[in-house]
Amino acid sequence: MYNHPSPTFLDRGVLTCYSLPVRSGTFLIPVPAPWRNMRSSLAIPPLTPDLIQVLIDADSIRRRVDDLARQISRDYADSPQPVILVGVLKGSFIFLADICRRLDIPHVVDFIALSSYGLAGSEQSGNVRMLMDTRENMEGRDVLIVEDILDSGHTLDYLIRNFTARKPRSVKTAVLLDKPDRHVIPVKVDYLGFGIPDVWVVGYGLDYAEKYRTLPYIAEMRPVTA
Ligand SMILES: O=P(O)(O)OC[C@H]1O[C@H](OP(=O)(O)OP(=O)(O)O)[C@H](O)[C@@H]1O
Ligand code: HPA
Repeated sequence: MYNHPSPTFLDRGVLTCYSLPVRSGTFLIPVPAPWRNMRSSLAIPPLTPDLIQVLIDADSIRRRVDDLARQISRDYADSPQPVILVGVLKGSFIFLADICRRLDIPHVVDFIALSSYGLAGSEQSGNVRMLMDTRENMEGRDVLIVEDILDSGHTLDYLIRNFTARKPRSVKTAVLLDKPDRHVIPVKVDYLGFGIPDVWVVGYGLDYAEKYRTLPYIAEMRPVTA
């Protein structure tokens, strides 16, 4: 079983420290000056006029990611080799980073980058093209695709077919958000965070024209008028 140490911030009056549990006790590591204002930089960014409402707050995301990590750890407990987690760039980078740090099974992290031809506004065309492939050899391995959102289904359908051809032991999917009203192709989701309505969402990795990816919550965007 993997036991990751969990450092926490301690405020010692004049000195802010990082507390790192170790076998023989606890290390206190002083935090350099620019990080002392950590608390204010962790403040929740306010909604901008582009954003209508927070759909899923940071705490609910954290709790759901905890649940999914527990489920995944249980299901892959007997995996003969470390599970390959494949993050689909760019949108999944925060979900992947959070979920992999909560797993207590051996795993490795890999990435793939795709693009879609003929993108018109927010519509996926179905012509998925690979921009950057994974590095791990998937033959005989358990592969878990980690995606931020399932919309039309074209991306996951492409990935499942592409990875299955590499003769893995298994291919499964972990998806943070699903928009069931938008499906064009049926895709099996093995681990789902939240179902959401057909609205454009941003935050926690998801963007609109590269904006808002690093918001700690999922927010609904105001529809963009031309
Ligand atoms: O189910 P689908 O209709 O295929 O849509 C889902 C995909 O679309 C988004 O990626 P996008 O192409 O916007 O790239 P990004 O992750 O870099 O933002 C999202 O991150 C999924 O990968
Ligand atoms: N937000 C960001 N990226 C997306 C979405 C969304 O609502 N749907 C498909 N890709």
